[in-house]
Amino acid sequence: MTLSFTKMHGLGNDFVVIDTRHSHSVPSTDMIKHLCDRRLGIGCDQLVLLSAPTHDGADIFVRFFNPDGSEAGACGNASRCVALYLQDLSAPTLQTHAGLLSTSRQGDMITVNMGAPRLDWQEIPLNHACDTLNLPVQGITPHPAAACSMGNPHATLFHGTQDAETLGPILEHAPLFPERANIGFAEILSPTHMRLRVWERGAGLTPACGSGACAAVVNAARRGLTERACTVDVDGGTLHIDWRDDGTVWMTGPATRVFEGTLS
Ligand SMILES: N[C@@H](CCC[C@H](N)C(=O)O)C(=O)O
Repeated sequence: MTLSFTKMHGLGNDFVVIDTRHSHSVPSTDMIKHLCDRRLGIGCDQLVLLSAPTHDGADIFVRFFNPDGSEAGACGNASRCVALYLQDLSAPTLQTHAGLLSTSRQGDMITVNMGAPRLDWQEIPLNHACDTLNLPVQGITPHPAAACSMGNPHATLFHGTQDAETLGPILEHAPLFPERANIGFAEILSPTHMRLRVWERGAGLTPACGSGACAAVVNAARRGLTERACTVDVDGGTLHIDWRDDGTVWMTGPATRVFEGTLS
């Protein structure tokens, strides 16, 4: 079988995009893991599968896979890349497991409406009822985390970015998160500015996590630490997040096409 792919990135969070709309070759889970491998395959933080939409009003159906083969409901940086990939459409609507996402392009900057965050413990999900602004993770860290879902589960800690590599993998697998979770480590710089590193579920530390930035701003605003519109500096650059009064979260940042290839 041959597979054509496009390598893209959003602030260094990199993707192998495979468009199956005009082919019969859909990679299996083992193949996805292999393609994501940086030594044995192409290498990426997520593999993005495109297919024909099944929903009225959508231009494309997008699925996101982590290097461990698990599927994620949302991926902010990849959503911007897909909006860039569909270059013939100026404002494509993406069908994802997290819902329909509208997008728009201003030069090389792309805005995605990531939808409304889910704040109830069942929707994140957590494994028991608790205050999602003060999660019981004291056995792992003295600092309480806050959680929400952006279509995928996120928890954010607000005590600096230094523990991302050590606490991230432990919290990702904490029993509190039955579907595991992406773990954000934030430092609040001002009411409209934060620094963030994210340990991603199924991928580890990445240079940027778009849904993680959305979740961090939602969690920070709920805690009263920032305003609802906030600039987020990640290792790979800067994202602008706006949790609008209608409840939806809008993310703006760049997307880049790197190269195209064919695998046999
Ligand atoms: N890189 C992403 C998030 C990818 C999915 C995540 N690892 C998960 O399993 O939920 C982003 O930019 O949002």
